[in-house]
This record gives sequence, C-alpha cells and structure tokens, in this order.
Amino acid sequence: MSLISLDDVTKIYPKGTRPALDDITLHIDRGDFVFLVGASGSGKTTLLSLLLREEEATDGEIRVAGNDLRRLTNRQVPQYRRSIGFVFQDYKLLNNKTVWQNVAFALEVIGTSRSTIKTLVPKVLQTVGLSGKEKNYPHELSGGEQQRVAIARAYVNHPQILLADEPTGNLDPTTSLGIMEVLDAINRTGTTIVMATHNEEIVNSMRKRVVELHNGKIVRDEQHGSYDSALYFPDRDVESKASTALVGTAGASGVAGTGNDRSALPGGDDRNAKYRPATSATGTADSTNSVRAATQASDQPQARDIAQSLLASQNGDEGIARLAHSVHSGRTGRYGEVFQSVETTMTWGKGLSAEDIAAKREHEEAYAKQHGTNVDASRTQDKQVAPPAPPSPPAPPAPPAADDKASAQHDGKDGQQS
Ligand SMILES: Nc1ncnc2c1ncn2[C@@H]1O[C@H](COP(=O)(O)OP(=O)(O)OP(=O)(O)O)[C@@H](O)[C@H]1O
Repeated sequence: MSLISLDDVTKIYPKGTRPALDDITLHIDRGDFVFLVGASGSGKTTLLSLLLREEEATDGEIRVAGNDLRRLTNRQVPQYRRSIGFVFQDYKLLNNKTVWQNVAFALEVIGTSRSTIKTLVPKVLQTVGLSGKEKNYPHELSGGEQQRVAIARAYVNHPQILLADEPTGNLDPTTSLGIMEVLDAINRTGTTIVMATHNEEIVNSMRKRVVELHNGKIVRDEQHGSYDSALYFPDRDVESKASTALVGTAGASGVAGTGNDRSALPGGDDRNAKYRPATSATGTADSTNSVRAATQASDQPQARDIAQSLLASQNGDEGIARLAHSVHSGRTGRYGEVFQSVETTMTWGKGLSAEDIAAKREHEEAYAKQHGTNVDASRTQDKQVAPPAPPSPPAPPAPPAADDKASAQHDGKDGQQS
C-alpha cells in the first residue's frame, strides 16, 4: 500500500474561480523522492497543504501513513502534523532562538526528554552540515545555513515524510546544491520526500520521479523525469527573450541551455546531451565527499573534473553529481551576466525580483556617495553566498543577484516566526 495516496481529489477554494486541484489521483510509495513541478498557480502548494492538512479537500480521499485525512478531527491535526516534516521557502525560523534552540524547540513541543534532545540535536546538525553554528542566531547565518536549520528542525524527529515547498527558491545555485545534497541524504535514510519546485536544473539533474501539474490537473508522472518550464510559458515575449539569452549562454559556457533548447531536452534530438560527461574519468572512492569538495571549490578548475568523474563512476550519487556538474559548469555557480536577464523570469529567479535588486543598488549608491566609497568595493563586503572568484584570470563582473539575496536575507526579510 502507498504511503501517500490521493484518489479523485478536488480542491476548490471559497473564492476560487476554478478548482486549484481538479480530480487528481496520485500514489507515492515509502522512500520515494517526488518533485512536484508546474507553472505558478498550477496547484503545487495546494497539494502540499492538503497533505499537511492545512487545507481540506473539497472532494476525494487522501490517506497519509495510514491516516484518512477526512476522518482526522481538529484535535488530532496537530499530532498528525508533527509526524510530518515540512520545509518552507522562507525558512520560518524563530529569530530569538539560536540554531540549537530552533531545532530543540521542535522536539520540546512534542514532549521529548532533555536527554534525548541533547543526543538528537548535535546529530541532526551534523547531518545538515551545521556543527559549530549551534550558538548562532538566524540573522547570523547565510540563507543556505538558515534553510539547513529549517531542514534540521523538520528532520530531527525522523519523520517518515518530508514535504518541502520551494526549499531552494531563495537560494543561489551553489547553495541550492548543498541543500539538495542534504535532502538526498535524508531520502537515502528512507524518508519519503515530496518537493515542490520551479527549479529545472535540480529536477533535470536529480532524475527523480516528476509529477507535473497544470491548471490543477496532473499532466505528467514520470519515474525518472525532467522539467521544462518553457513548455508552459504563457508569455511569448518572455519566452523569446529567454530563448535569446539562453542561446548566448549555451554558446558562452559550452553547456546546453534550458528553455527552448529542444536538442537538450527529453524528446529532443539528444536526450542526454545536458548530462553526459565530456570525458570519461576514473571513479572516486567516496563520491559524497568528492561532490562536497567540488561544491566547496566551485571556482577551481578541477571542480568540473571531479563532478565529471563522479558522473562516470555511477556509484549511486549520480543525481547530485549531475547537479554539481551543472552548477560548476560555469553557468550557474555564479550568476553570469548573460543568464541574469532570464533569471528574473525563469526558474532561478524566484525571490530575486528586479525591484529588490534595484532597491538594493540604490541604497548602496546612496551609501557610497555619503561615505565617498566605490559601490562595487562596498558590494564585496556583503556576505557572499557563492565562493569567491579566483584572482586570475579576472572573474566576470559580479552580478547583483547572489549578493543582493544574501543582503536581503540579512535585512530581515526572512526568518518569520512560526
Ligand atoms: N487561499 C486561496 N484562496 C483562493 N484561491 C487560492 C488560494 N490559494 C491558492 N489559490 C489558487 O489556487 C490555484 C493554485 O495555487 P497554488 O498556490 O497551489 O499554486 P502553485 O503551483 O503552488 O503556485 P506557485 O508556484 O506560484 O507557488 C491558483 O489559481 C491560486 O490562485
């Protein structure tokens, strides 16, 4: 029997003009890793909200880990939710609590003993790579670190199901890779993961099950799927701009683009062009550490080689290795000028609005004028999300996105109280 099952489920919001979910049937087995993809408004968040029992289905049957959600009384809902981990795009950390306290709090509310908390918290912080940050407050962490705390909190009592709504939506590609490594590791422990995302790079690299929604209906369910958001781009103008920019990107980096580059997409002439290692290399003994090494050394020339050798080694971490390869191929490790024009409209753009970027830039210019400093010099003092560029040859001009995001996060846009 499936761990999660939705049968003929429809959700119509009181003020909805059409069903947010329209007669969907979906079964997810224990241990699965499922990407929910689809254009904005297609129903991804609604589906997760139904599974978390934040919303109730208008029609149909939902069963999660043996619970018939229609029969759950309001009193039972909090206990049910505690059996499910949930990770939000905007972290929802408690700002007045340290990393340790944020994670411990999740255990305290379910009545875990102090001694068990003392054992579990360090373990989960190690799992997500946050050992040493126990005493930091959320505002003293980068966006990626804050998301790791959120994942630690969701995972600390080892739920059988982890739901994630755009967990990398506010993060740059390199940081997103780290988050996906953590989620992949958690999935390997047997936890079922359902993750809503707009992020093509992640979906196409990981090759997990992909369920695609369109106008509240499931239009695709593939075991080792991919995602092409351009298929449902409603705006021809945006699509053509994206296409132009991506042609430039592919040419500049030597990596096949997304969007309209059909030759690199499923069903295109060369299905796997995007993922195939350029050269065959010998495998490595410890792929996880090697991918991590590649991640941490994103601007080193050998990072791509490491990722490629992992691709060739075929030893179980291929999804993460493909993602590392993609990130370190030069297209997404730092936001390139060429990619910038599409990132505000396409997958990487969520949370990096043009308005945010413009406002930040204005603020910096005013500050620089007041203090007689150079804007770009002051920008480099911002907390960097991506690793620094090597001194030689000169890196391309640092685009605003990653820095702005980091700064925006430190300006207090995140970390809401839950
Ligand atoms: N509380 C609500 N009341 C009325 N309509 C809603 C409500 N929440 C969502 N909707 C509508 O339901 C549909 C599905 O929304 P949903 O948030 O599930 O989409 P999504 O795929 O998660 O979008 P995004 O990628 O932008 O987060 C949309 O048409 C949306 O406007």
